[in-house]
Amino acid sequence: MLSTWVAVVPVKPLGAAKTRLRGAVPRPSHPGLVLAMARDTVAAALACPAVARVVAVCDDPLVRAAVTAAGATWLPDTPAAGLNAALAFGARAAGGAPVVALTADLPAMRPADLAVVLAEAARLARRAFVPDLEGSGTVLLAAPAGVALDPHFGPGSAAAHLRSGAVRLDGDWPSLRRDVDTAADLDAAADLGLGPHTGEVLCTRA
Ligand SMILES: Nc1nc2c(ncn2[C@@H]2O[C@H](COP(=O)(O)OP(=O)(O)OP(=O)(O)O)[C@@H](O)[C@H]2O)c(=O)[nH]1
Ligand SMILES: C=C(OP(=O)(O)O)C(=O)O
Repeated sequence: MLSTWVAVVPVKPLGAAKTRLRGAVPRPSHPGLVLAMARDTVAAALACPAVARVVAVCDDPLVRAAVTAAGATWLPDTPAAGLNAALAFGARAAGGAPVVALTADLPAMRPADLAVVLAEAARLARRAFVPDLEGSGTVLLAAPAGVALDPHFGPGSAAAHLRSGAVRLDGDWPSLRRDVDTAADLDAAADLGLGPHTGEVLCTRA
């Protein structure tokens, strides 16, 4: 399999991220949990044979250091412009290579599931997205070489990506589709099998 995709992973500053998840682990560990999920997401993307490189779009120094140590690179966020601006910026920086955007809250993601999705997206040669397990959000948006990513993440993003002309990919990929917004999602991700960083943070849970 050719390693052609540039994975773009947006991460908010840790102190501001994943507000719906607060309390899932003892309070001082919340930023640690957000960072661990981002690290596991980045590591799984790096381990996918179809992914050439991973770029995090982030302003947090701890996130930048962690992704650099893992073998990824980072780009600065666009001040106050939000998630879609961050993704569009990261995608443009890929210089026309195929781009896959992944949210940074996929701590159960398996590289093999990502590889299957990217093979399908490459076969389609069109923008394509994978909804979260609930079906209303989006965990992955892919754009082939030379095609703008045109991200529409946010509430109701699955419908928005469909309206924008992207193909919906609805396969049986729970490890990829289990994004973690709430404590219940975290438990569900743990049942699927967490990456090592998130697993370690959960070990500290009372
Ligand atoms: N770089 C960057 N990443 C963002 C921004 N907003 C959200 N993200 C990231 O986008 C992904 C999906 O966002 P959400 O699941 O809504 O995460 P969130 O906003 O941290 O979570 P809540 O506070 O619970 O809404 C996560 O990886 C976030 O870190 C932003 O403005 N800039
Ligand atoms: C930003 C998104 O994530 P969530 O709905 O999980 O906040 C999205 O699904 O587009």
